[in-house]
Amino acid sequence: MELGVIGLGRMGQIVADRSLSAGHDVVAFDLSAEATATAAENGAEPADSVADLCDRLDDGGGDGGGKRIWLMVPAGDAVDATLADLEPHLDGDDVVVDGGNSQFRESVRRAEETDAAYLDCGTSGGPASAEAGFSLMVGGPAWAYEAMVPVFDAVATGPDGHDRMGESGAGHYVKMVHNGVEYALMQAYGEGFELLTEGRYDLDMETVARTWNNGAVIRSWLLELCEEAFREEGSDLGDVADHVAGGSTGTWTVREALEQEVPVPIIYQALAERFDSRNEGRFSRRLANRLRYGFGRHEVARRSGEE
Ligand SMILES: NC(=O)C1=CN([C@@H]2O[C@H](COP(=O)(O)OP(=O)(O)OC[C@H]3O[C@@H](n4cnc5c(N)ncnc54)[C@H](O)[C@@H]3O)[C@@H](O)[C@H]2O)C=CC1
Ligand SMILES: O=C(CO)[C@H](O)[C@H](O)COP(=O)(O)O
Repeated sequence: MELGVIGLGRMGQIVADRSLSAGHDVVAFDLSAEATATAAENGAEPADSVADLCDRLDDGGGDGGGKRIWLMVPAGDAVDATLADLEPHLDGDDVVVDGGNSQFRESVRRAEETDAAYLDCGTSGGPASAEAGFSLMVGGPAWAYEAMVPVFDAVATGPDGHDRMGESGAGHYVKMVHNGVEYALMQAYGEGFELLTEGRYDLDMETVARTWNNGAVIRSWLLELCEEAFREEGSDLGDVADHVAGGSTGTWTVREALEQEVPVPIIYQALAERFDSRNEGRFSRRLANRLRYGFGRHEVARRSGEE
């Protein structure tokens, strides 16, 4: 098949590389000329604009259908900007895959607005899965999913690494919830290792993680990444800061849970902890400190220099 890949950052380069390795032809474009050049070095045909990419793509997609295009740009405005550039070149037998972390409602809107068949594709595995392949959760028209199966086979771990979740939006919906689960698991491992670190035995965290990863009920890829982190940073995580960035996909998950009236306290708590990691001197804690004086005349701890 011939595939256009737009967005060649950490994830898009892997989409291009794995497609090339499976014998597909790739036409590649990124706003960054350097990223496009890297894809070209790896065997893709470089394009210098979205229009140029469409001109270079075989209209038959190599499978007798229309163009086949994979977007791997940052979620949000970049997706809309790319679609606006693509729109004059698209018609009903073309397929556009959005493999980024787009909000599922945005994907439903885009699917309605574009002339092409639009597949929202949640992608899990991250750059660390370049060699093994990704897990792909796809939403959108069944015929478009079927048309893309050869590329999904290549980009995913294999035929079992992708499936059609349902209608438009379902792919990004499943990926959103996946990320909520990811937050909760990260939090659970974090709390367990914190207790072990602060607790009563002098333990080596890499040893604990490695032992757990070999046969324990809680073994997992995230736990293997914990083991790797302790190996590379040290048992006390060295100078790694207690600041966790990101948060958009977890926020969407919690909002959706509220709308559906489904309790997700653990996912919410993990999200809240992430927000909390960015706050120094939380106001609520300062007020609680002062209120204990108010009702109990307990001593007020003061910030240094503000006695
Ligand atoms: N990094 C990760 O672990 C994962 C990322 N994702 C999602 O995949 C998408 C891409 O992520 P990354 O590759 O990590 O981001 P990245 O920042 O490494 O790469 C994005 C690329 O898109 C290019 N770009 C931006 N706007 C563009 C436009 N209008 N036209 C053409 N190229 C444009 C940038 O120049 C950059 O090379 C995001 O939606 C992200 O949330 C999904 C799963 C895992
Ligand atoms: O999707 C992912 C992993 O599955 C990406 O790593 C994503 O960037 C994480 O987003 P955030 O932590 O900001 O919600």
